[in-house]
Amino acid sequence: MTTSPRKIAFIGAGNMTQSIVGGMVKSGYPSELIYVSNPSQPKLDKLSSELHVHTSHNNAEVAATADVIVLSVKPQLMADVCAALRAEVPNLADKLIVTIAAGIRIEKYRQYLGDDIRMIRVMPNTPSLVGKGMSGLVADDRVSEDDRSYITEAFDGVGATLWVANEDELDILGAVAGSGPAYFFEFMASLQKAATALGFDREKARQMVQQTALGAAEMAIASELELEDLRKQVTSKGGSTAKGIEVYQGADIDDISANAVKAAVQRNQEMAKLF
Ligand SMILES: NC(=O)C1=CN([C@@H]2O[C@H](COP(=O)(O)OP(=O)(O)OC[C@H]3O[C@@H](n4cnc5c(N)ncnc54)[C@H](OP(=O)(O)O)[C@@H]3O)[C@@H](O)[C@H]2O)C=CC1
Ligand SMILES: O=C(O)[C@@H]1CCC=N1
Repeated sequence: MTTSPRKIAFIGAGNMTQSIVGGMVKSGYPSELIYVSNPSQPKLDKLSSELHVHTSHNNAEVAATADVIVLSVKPQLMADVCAALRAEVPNLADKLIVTIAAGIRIEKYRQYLGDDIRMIRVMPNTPSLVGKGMSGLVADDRVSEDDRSYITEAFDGVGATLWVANEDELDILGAVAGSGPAYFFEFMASLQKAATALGFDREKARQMVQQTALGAAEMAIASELELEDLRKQVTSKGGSTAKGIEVYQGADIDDISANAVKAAVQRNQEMAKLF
C-alpha cells in the first residue's frame, strides 16, 4: 500500500465481508491487520483458517483495536449494533467509520454513533472476492484526503472504485452495480436453462454461458465501441443472432432493466427511512 497501513475491523462476517476480506488478502493487504467479528463460529473459522485474519465474537473488542471500523451487518440490525459499539468502544470519533450497508444515510449513523464521527459509505459487490468488484464511495466532509486515499486503495485492491457526488447517486450505483451481479447471474442461469432444455448437460451449458459472459465483459472493457455497436458486430444481417435479439427486444429488455433498477433504488430509499 502507498498509504500507511491501518488496522481494519469488519463487524459481521457474511457474504460481503467474505468477498472483501478475501479480495483484500489476495491483493496483499496484511492479514495481521484485519479483524472480523461475527456471532456464529463457522464463518470465522473459514476466515481464520483460509486467510489468517484475527476473528472474534466480540464486536466492541475488534472495533476498539482497529483504526478503521467497517459496518457489515444487515441494515435492519444496524441500529442495535451501532448502539452497542457506542456504549462499549472508547474514542469512536478518532476512528474512520466505513459502512457497506445499503440505504442507511450518514445522517442516521450520526444519531446512532455520535455527531462527531467521520464516515465513508461504500457500496461494493460480491465479485470483490475475485478482484473484479465495483465499489461506489461517498464521504462526509470530515473525512481527510488521507482517509479517502486509504479506502480507495483498499477497495481498488478488490476491483474498481468510483467516488460519487452524493448519497442519492450511491443508491443508484447500488441498484446497478451492488445488485448487478444478481441480475447477471439470473440472466446467465436462464441461458443455462435454455441450453439444458435443448439437451445439454448442466455442466456444459454452464461452461458455454460463463465463458461467453466473461468474453463479452472483457471485450466491452477492451473496446472503445458503444455496447450497442459491439452487439451489432455479432448480429449478422439475416443470421441467427438477429432472430434471438428480436425476442429480447420484443420483451423490451430496456424497460425490464429500467424497472429493475428503479425498484432497487426505491428499496434503498425505503431502507433509509426504516433503519
Ligand atoms: N451481499 C451483497 O452483494 C452486498 C451487500 N451489501 C451490504 O452488506 C451488508 C451485509 O450483507 P451480506 O454480507 O450480504 O449479509 P449476510 O447476512 O451474509 O451477513 C451479515 C452477517 O452479519 C452477522 N451478524 C448478525 N448479527 C450481528 C451482530 N450483532 N454483530 C455482528 N455481526 C452480526 C451475521 O452473522 P450470523 O450469520 O452468524 O447471524 C452475518 O454473518 C448489508 O448491509 C448489505 O446491505 C452491500 C453491497 C452488496
Ligand atoms: O440486496 C441488498 O440489499 C444488498 C445491497 C446490494 C446488494 N445486496
